[in-house]
This record gives sequence, C-alpha cells and structure tokens, in this order.
Amino acid sequence: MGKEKFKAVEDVKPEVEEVEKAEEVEEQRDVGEEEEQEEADKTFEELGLDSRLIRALTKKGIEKPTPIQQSAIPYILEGKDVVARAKTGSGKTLAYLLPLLQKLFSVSGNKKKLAPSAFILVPSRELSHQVYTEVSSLIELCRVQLKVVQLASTMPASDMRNALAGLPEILVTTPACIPKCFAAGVLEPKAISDSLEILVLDEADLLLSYGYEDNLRSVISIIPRRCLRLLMSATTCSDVEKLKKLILHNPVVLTLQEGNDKEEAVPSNVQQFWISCSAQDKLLHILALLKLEVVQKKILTFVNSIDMGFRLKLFLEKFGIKSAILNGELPQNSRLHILEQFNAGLFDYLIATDDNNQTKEKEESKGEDNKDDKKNKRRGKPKLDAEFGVVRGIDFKKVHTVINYDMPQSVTGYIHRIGRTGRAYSSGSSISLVSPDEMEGFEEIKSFLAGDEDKDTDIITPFSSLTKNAVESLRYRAEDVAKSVTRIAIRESRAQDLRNEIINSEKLKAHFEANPKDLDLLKHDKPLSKTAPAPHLKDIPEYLVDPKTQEASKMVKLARAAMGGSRRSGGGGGRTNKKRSRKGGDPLKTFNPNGSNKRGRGGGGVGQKKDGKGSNDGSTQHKKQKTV
Ligand SMILES: Nc1ncnc2c1ncn2[C@@H]1O[C@H](COP(=O)(O)OP(=O)(O)OP(=O)(O)O)[C@@H](O)[C@H]1O
Repeated sequence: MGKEKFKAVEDVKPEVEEVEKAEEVEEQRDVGEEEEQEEADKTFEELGLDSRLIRALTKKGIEKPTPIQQSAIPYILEGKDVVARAKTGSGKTLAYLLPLLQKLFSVSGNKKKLAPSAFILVPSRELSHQVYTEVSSLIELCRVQLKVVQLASTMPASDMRNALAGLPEILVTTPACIPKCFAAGVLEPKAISDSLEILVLDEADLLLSYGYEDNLRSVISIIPRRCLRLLMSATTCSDVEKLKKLILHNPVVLTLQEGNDKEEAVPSNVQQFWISCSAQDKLLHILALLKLEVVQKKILTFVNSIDMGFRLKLFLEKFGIKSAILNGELPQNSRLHILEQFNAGLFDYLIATDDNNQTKEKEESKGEDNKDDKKNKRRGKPKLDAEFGVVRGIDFKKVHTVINYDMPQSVTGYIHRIGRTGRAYSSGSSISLVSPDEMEGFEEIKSFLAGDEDKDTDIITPFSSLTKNAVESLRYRAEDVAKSVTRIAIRESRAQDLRNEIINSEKLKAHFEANPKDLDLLKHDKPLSKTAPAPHLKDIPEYLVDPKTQEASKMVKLARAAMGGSRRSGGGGGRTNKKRSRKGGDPLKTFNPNGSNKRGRGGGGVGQKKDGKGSNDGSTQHKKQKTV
C-alpha cells in the first residue's frame, strides 16, 4: 500500500459560531517522506503516551501503534481538533481513546464537576456498548480513578439519573440521548458548558444518515469553545464535510494522500470470492460450504431480511449446524449478548440482517403501520430498533469468513460487510452467492473495486474449492429439507425467538448489572425447530463428496488445527493466514503513512508492487486459493 499515505491538512477557521457562514481557508501540509519514515517507526512511548496506557495496551497484547494511531495521537495530545479518516478495522477507536484518556488523567480530580468531561457519540447502541467496553477495560488496566457511563435514549429517566449520579468523566451514547437527558433534567446544559473538555463523534459518516442532525445541533449549541473535538470516519462523504464544518475548528485532517476510493475503502487482506447460483440454490450452496467444511470458521452470514435469516437458521439446524441470529427486532440486551458471545467464540455461525435492510423493513413496517396501526398494535407486532446497526463499526472478533447469502444493495454495503473480517492484524475471506437477479449489482461492485485502470482484473474471483459435483451430491437432501422450512415454520420460529429473547433480555438485564463480565448465561444458538435433526442429515457420508472438495476440506481442517484446533479458538491464523498476515497484506499496515517497506519481524519479505500498492492487494488476492 505504498501509495496510501496520510496527509495532514490544517483547517484555519474563524470562531465556531461563525463557522458555517465563513469561507474555509485550508492549508495543506503533505507529510514528507522523511517525516513519514520517522512517524512509521514510532512506538507508543514515542507518541508521548502515558506509561499506564502503554502497560494496559501490553496487557491487551497491543504492541505497536497502527498508522492512524501514529498520525492522530500526537495531534490530539497537542490539543488539536482532528478529523481522521481511515478504512474499517484500522484502529480508529484507540486512536482517539488513548489520548482522550491521557488528557482525562490530568483533568480528573482537578475541579468539582457537575457533568462529564468527555462525550463519545456514536450512531448505534451496539457501537456505544463496544466503545464503553473498550474504555472500561483500559481504565481498569490503567488502575485510574475514572468513571465511564453508557446511556441509551430509551432508558427511563430514573436509570439515567442513577447512572450519572457517580459523576462519570466519560459518557458514551448516541446523539439522541443528550437531548433526552436535558428533557429529563438529568443533565444540565450549563454544567456541560462548564465541564466538557472533549467531544468525539465516532463513525461520523453515519451520524447524519441515522437522523441525528437535530440532536447534534442541540449538543453543539452548548459545547464550550475550548472543547477538543474529534471526528472519526471510515469514508468521506458530504455528511462528514457538513459535520466538520459544523463542529470543528482548525482541525488537522488526517486522510489518505493518494489513491482512488476503492483503495481507501476495501480491506486489502480480505480475499473475495463469488459463486454463481440461482436464488433457489442458495440454501444448497451454503449447506455445501458449511457442511463440507471448505470455509474457515468463524462465519458471519448476511441476509437481506429477518425472515430469510430464520429460513436459513431452520434449514441449517436440520443438518445439525447451529447458528445464532442477529437483527434489529431483538431486544437490545440480547443483541449485545449475542455479539459478546460470538466475539468470545462461544459459537461459530452468526446470521445477521444488516442495517440497510433494517431501514427497508422499518419503512415497510411503517407503511403497514399506517395502513392498519391498531391491528398491528393489537397483534403486538415487534418494532425494529432505530438505533440498531449491525455492520458499521462493529468489531466482530476473529471472523474468518463473511458470506453474502443475499447480495447487499449497494457497493458501500458490500464494503462494510466484508470489512467485518480481516480486521486488525488478521486476514479473512468473503464469499458472495450471486443469483441472476443480483448480477447487475454484483457487476457494479466488481467494477467499483476494479477501479478505472484495472478493468480486466478480477478482484472477486470464482470460488474454486467447491466443485459442482460436491454441490450436486447434496442436492436431494437440501431440496427435501428446504421444503420443510415453510413460511409458517419461519413465522412461528421468528415469534418464538423473539419471545425467548425478551425473556433472556430481562434475565440479562439483571445479570449484567450483577456480573457485567459473565458471558455464558444464555445460549443464543439454540435450535428453534421442534424436531431434532435426523441423524442421517447430520453427517455427510464420504462417498458423496468428490475428491477435490475432500482435499479442500482437509486443507481447511489443517489450517484450523494449525490455529489451535478447537472451535472455541475462532479464526484468524493458520497456514493460509500466516502467509497472508505478513506486512504486505496487513490491514493496519495498509495505512502506513510511510508507504515504503519496513524492515523487521514479519515484514521484510513482502515488497511493494511497482505501482505502489501492497503486494497482497493484487498478487495474492487475485490468485485462486484452495482454502479460505
Ligand atoms: N495497534 C494495534 N495493534 C493491534 N490491534 C489493534 C491495534 N489497534 C486496534 N487494534 C484492534 O483492531 C481491531 C479494529 O479496531 P477498531 O474497531 O478501532 O477499527 P476501526 O478503524 O474503528 O474500524 P471501523 O471503521 O469498522 O469501526 C480491534 O479489535 C482492535 O482491538
């Protein structure tokens, strides 16, 4: 990724009150080669981080800063507003959390506060929970007297009041929650004006599209001039520009110096594959992928509707494959718990309905509500959570394979889905099942990823480990079982799952309060079907599987064994991975502002291509792989 460099742009702007009207004068300063080399080699110590934070990072197994962390941390410690744009999985959260905590080390105890010193605003509750967990663990590991609180806009005022009673230094929430706190009288605008030192907008490119503009305006109107403002985003879009103008003054803008949108957005260490099949044959193909074990676990499968998620779960269940479901209909505690269990490696298969489609369903259900609101209320039709967001920003840990069972409806959707694997220093794969109806959208994705210069190169290659014969050997069983997964069965399972999770959610609420770290209270991958899977469907006899697929499956098993073997260990290593996780294919490295080879452990052998791209983007990615 030699072409990718951070550039720092210093915005020179007038006072915040006039910012919207003012003409922006930008002074651009490209980070020079020498400076980049120095920057690339910096350790956390050299970035000026407090020793307590460095010790905490070491305990978490984090040794060296990622490029975005190297670039952003010194500016934030200096007290500059920062806009940081770096692709998914590049470590943006710690890029702002570490200097934020360091600043609070000195603020804490200095004066009597009536409101938090830092607000971290994120678009969804899942993200809020994720950031909260990260801050809490850092505070605990640093052994400092800082308090962090997480609020949701749906919490009763009394819960909000209790949570804020201990005067937390950090509040993590969605923008909608702040005005709710004002209305409930649990936060005073005047106290915020007096106390707030740092405001972070994380996943800034999403905040406006999630409808938080008015909420943000009301927050901005009370934040003091001296408050440090940080804006983190995976992409640039007009919304980020709007927020930048609205909120920041004199920011340093950290972004990629060159490269087209494709290079900026796509994690280069994810191998992308596709399979052409009819819509009806998708169940057959996913069964073959999972049952014949030609893909590496953990596996995150995306579908476009909640019903499809249940169809898939019920279908797989019949073959003894247990999976959990994640969608916006489930209660919040259940969603968080499912994510935590999946991240902890308690199950290997998660079927998720992502946010774009939630919006679609939300709209559909709104339409229905308008038609027959009373009827729906009587039936207790479940509401989808407006603050639900599966894909964007969520750090699914050690997902090795992302499967697009249904194709996403946009290029951005595709990029964010596949960005759930290949995070941090790991590598991953994606497999898209593409039906004829989805081919047009798929071609769009492919041509976007190929970019203008690279039209003939296939970034998404056909998945060759699964032969036609292997698929056909399962056809009879798959079709037979698919017939048994009727609409009624889906409807009943969906309702039953919701009922279970509502009960779980209540138990979880109490449990989380008492044992916030206990993950193993409830199982989310329980079978929904009333009948147990037939024994003959659980195991596929060897004679049914052709030699090529057997070989591919063996490779996957070997890779898993090399990673530590057990299903609890999750993905993220192994033969193929080891090979690919060297520097050239490292997602965090791809942000190297240095843009040149670094000598040292694991990095020396992988050079840059002539065109400046990391070698893994092109050469490895385009090679067909036996296993993924
Ligand atoms: N310096 C580092 N070394 C190793 N791992 C790191 C480092 N910094 C962050 N990580 C890990 O990388 C993963 C991705 O980080 P993070 O969620 O902050 O990415 P992100 O850029 O915010 O992605 P997204 O845009 O999808 O939210 C996390 O699991 C995090 O713990």
